[in-house]
Amino acid sequence: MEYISTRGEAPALGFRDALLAGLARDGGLYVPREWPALTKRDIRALRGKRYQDVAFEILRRFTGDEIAENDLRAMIEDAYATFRHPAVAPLVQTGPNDFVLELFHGSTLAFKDVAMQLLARLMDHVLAERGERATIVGATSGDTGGAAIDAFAGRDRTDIFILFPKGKVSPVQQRQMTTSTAANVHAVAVEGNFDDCQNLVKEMFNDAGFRDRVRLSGVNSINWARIMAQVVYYFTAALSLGGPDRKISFTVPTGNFGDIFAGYVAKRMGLPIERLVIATNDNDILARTLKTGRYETREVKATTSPSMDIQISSNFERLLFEAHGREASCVRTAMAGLKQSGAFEIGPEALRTIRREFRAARATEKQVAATIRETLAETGYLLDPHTATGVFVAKKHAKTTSPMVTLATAHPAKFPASVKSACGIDPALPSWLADLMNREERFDILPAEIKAVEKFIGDQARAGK
Ligand SMILES: Cc1ncc(COP(=O)(O)O)c(C=O)c1O
Ligand SMILES: N[C@@H](CCOP(=O)(O)O)C(=O)O
Repeated sequence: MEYISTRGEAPALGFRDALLAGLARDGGLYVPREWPALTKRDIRALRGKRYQDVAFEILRRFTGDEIAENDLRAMIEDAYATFRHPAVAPLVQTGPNDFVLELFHGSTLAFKDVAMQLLARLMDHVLAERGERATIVGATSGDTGGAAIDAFAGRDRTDIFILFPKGKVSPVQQRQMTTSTAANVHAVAVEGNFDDCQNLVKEMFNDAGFRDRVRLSGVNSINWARIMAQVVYYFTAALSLGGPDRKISFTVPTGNFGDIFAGYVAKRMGLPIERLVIATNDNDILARTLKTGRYETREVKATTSPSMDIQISSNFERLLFEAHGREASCVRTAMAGLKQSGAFEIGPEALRTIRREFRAARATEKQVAATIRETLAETGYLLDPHTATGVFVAKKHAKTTSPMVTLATAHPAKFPASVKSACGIDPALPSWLADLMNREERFDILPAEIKAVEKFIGDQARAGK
């Protein structure tokens, strides 16, 4: 399996190099040269299998012969042994045709654990094979950071630097990043918003000298391996509901577009999906883009679903590449427009393709709070604000005849203040995190300036020294 850049000007790489590269050298994102295909028969053969076994069958198609099958199996087993639910990603029915897919049973209570636990093991494996070290950088609006720190803490071959927007993540999210005692972990509060953090990460990747000096690698969903691991739960959810002999729809609380892009990949691989619905909070750039054909950034608003307070939705670039028939020059033009003026237009044909595959709608802050309250009253089920965004959009904007699965991307205990204000319940953290808020914090504060961030990382990274 070869991986190519969405901007068409970086060398194609094999799986291991794409994994360590993170972002392509031309600023693009890696995607497989072609989508692996599963027939309905192949998919039926996965029925009744454990999550780990389905994962192996899906992931081996992306890793090819670059990761030995026994090693891949062992890493999958080890990664998902960290989950607190035997099904890894259980489905819960909340209405006659409505389900939530609980993706928050990993150590940091967010869907990010699903991919991150595997990514850390894959990276360690490849680095050990090569006798190398890497410096991992990541930008977070709250959840990626905690999940990455948990997955990489104490790993000898990597130092990890997580940039989070100062004062703009929930107190639980912040503590999950700042209370690690591992020497290879560095949490950095950046004076800016998530988009500033993400831009800093991309700038570091685009600075070839710095990138090579510290052997930079990334754990955001710009890294293909993140997306690949997230494809698996679309298959397990569909299989539980009668797929592939019945179509299933999914609504996904969306920010950086990684999670829903994994659903698109599952569909390209042959999973019968009727509808993929993008749910946004007040930061509704994706809903506006699908409506108008113009991708136009605005000021980021702080919401009760802070992990989705995003304007520059990285993985939308992967979708643009697809919608333009994999014509990289169209992606380069759009991304140049985004850099220069914060906006770009999508041509009519590409827009038609995108609208054929996706629907999109927004939930306002009031609607999110009301959804938490009403879902609790009607079903006894407690939603976090991100999942509530999805549930609202699924109910109001996405009537389907197929079963509708909303991805439950975080546990309500990560956002206790917003949940309590919506419905009066103060959700408790699980036992392994019960003392989280009393643990000592350790983090640095930096301005959103590339020179300051590169110096901070360059001084402490062990790779390349
Ligand atoms: C809880 C939660 N829900 C939804 C999202 C949005 O996911 P994505 O960025 O893959 O679109 C995030 C952040 O990524 C998140 O942390
Ligand atoms: N919502 C994310 C933002 C980063 O997304 P990623 O999936 O690209 O890592 C977060 O919680 O950090």
